[in-house]
Amino acid sequence: MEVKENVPNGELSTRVHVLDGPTNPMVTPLLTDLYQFTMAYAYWKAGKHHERAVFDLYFRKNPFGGEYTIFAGLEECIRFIANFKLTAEEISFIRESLPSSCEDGFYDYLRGIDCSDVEVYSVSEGSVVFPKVPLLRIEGPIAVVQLLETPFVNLVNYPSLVATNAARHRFVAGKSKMLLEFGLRRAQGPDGGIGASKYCYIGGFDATSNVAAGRLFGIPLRGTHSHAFVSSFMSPDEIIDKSLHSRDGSSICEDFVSLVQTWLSKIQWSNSLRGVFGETNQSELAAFMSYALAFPNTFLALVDTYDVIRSGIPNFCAVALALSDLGYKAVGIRLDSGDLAYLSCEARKFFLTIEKEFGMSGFGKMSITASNDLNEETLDALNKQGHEVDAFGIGTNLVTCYAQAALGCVFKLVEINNQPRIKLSEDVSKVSIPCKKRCYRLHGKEGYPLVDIITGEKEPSPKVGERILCRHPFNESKRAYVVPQRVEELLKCYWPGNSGKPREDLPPLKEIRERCIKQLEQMRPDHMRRLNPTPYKVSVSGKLYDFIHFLWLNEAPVGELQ
Ligand SMILES: Nc1ncnc2c1ncn2[C@@H]1O[C@H](COP(=O)(O)OP(=O)(O)OP(=O)(O)O)[C@@H](O)[C@H]1O
Ligand SMILES: O=P(O)(O)OC[C@H]1O[C@H](OP(=O)(O)OP(=O)(O)O)[C@H](O)[C@@H]1O
Ligand SMILES: O=C(O)c1cccnc1
Ligand SMILES: [Mg+2]
Repeated sequence: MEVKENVPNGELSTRVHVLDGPTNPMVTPLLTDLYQFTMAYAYWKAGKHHERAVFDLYFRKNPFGGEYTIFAGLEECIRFIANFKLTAEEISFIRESLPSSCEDGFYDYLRGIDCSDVEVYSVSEGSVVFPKVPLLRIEGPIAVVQLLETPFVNLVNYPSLVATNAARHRFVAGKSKMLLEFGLRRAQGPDGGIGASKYCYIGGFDATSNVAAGRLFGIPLRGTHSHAFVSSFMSPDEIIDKSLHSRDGSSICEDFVSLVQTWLSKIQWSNSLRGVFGETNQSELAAFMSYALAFPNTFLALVDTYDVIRSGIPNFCAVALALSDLGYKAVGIRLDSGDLAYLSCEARKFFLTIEKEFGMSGFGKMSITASNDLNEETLDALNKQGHEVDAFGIGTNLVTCYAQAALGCVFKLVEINNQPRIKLSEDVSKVSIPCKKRCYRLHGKEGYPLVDIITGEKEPSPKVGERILCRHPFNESKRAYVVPQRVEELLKCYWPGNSGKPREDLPPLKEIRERCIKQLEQMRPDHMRRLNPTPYKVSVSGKLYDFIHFLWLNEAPVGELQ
């Protein structure tokens, strides 16, 4: 790829810029299944290895019982092929792993291969996508493209699954809530953790607790503190340096601990809160005071270590009010157990009472974060019950994709040497759509996407205002005419190889996330609902329909009845 960049003397220079390799250094040409190398050898032995092949990468069913999927993982695929080259050590290992009868010429061939003769067309990362529509179309010498099958499927599968999971959590939580990804400790290993943070951000999360992901991808970092911090304190006597400067630096409070204690008794004996709580836990109070002394500008306390209503919330409020005396604004609390709907409502009431009782304008709006085994269902239940949570911290269920373990992407040969190929199956949903194809999204009058249509590569593209027949690929009776108001070509050239075609830029993560959020907003609501969503239509042109069925009949042997 060529990029212009500013050089120190102010002139523009052009230099060849090499795309960085995959984020995970384990992603090498050996990160594939053995059978890709055995097939590559057999292609080579048959003298077929240079034959030009076209493969489609797609999935057959949307995950999580939904009717949409978010496509993610493209950038890593492109970085992988941009740097695809087998080292001498890797080739020696393949030689050791294949039978000794394999001829030396094959290893000479492997030494020379890269992806300069491969072309990759892809849907843009962060797009809303549907079953059967190719997400990527990969064309090149068959032996090389065959080697890409496993890594490409691997690089797309989990990212798309977890981005979809994140988008679904966002859908239930609503636009206005802050969503924090807290899954690193429970993710499937380091790559699962890093991937989850990146792709949950694409799917609509706001921030992650994963520091490495923050550094690698510039994702906003957020966090609170754990129960360990609270239980590590025994009493306020442990606090040695009790002084705190006021926010504007104009004064100093020499004994912040006493200031907090004074506020605690004011709350306890106030008209509206008298009798609501007695003695609060003093070790918890010590922890909160210490945290506030360390972070006076961003004080947030985990309030459920001992008792949320009788200890955590009053203790938090006393510290927040003392901070307020010094010009600081506390951020809020986190709840990590119990009935999150009930406790959040009780906390809100408490904050509003403080606001009223002490004339503390804005105190009622204190932020409430909730965590603890959250998932789509619990978010939905909280919504139905009514809650006062502003931010959700979600880990295990989100990043492990507990509700569905894999997306099930496949990589199928659709053409070789300009000859269309088909994979038949007893199960119609598993029959592949042959030919090198183009894909379009047709938008209707109301602006919603209506249908995706797949056509042969050489067919004229659908035109705005022109009626086009859209057919179900396998079901003869399902067809519809569409007059598109907007036609969007889905597969774009992200890796032209040496074809000389222009190449789409790989956008920054934030742009991918914005695309995802925008596309989700544009979907017709009935495709998005959680219960019995309407399937989005995926179709083929009349010409492609006829061809699929011609090839099907041609390739399927006629049975004999005995
Ligand atoms: N109001 C609510 N409606 C539905 N589910 C809720 C509600 N509040 C919390 N939950 C969920 O109920 C489950 C409570 O789990 P569990 O009983 O194991 O935790 P806990 O006892 O509250 O806390 P912990 O054991 O972590 O100290 C969690 O999955 C949580 O997300
Ligand atoms: O529940 P998740 O959705 O995975 O979110 C992350 C969890 O990780 C943290 O504690 P951890 O679970 O390690 O300890 P805990 O079970 O005592 O809360 C945090 O307090 C959350 O509970
Ligand atoms: O910052 C937090 O509150 C956090 C981070 C990771 C896991 N649980 C909580
Ligand atoms: Mg937990």
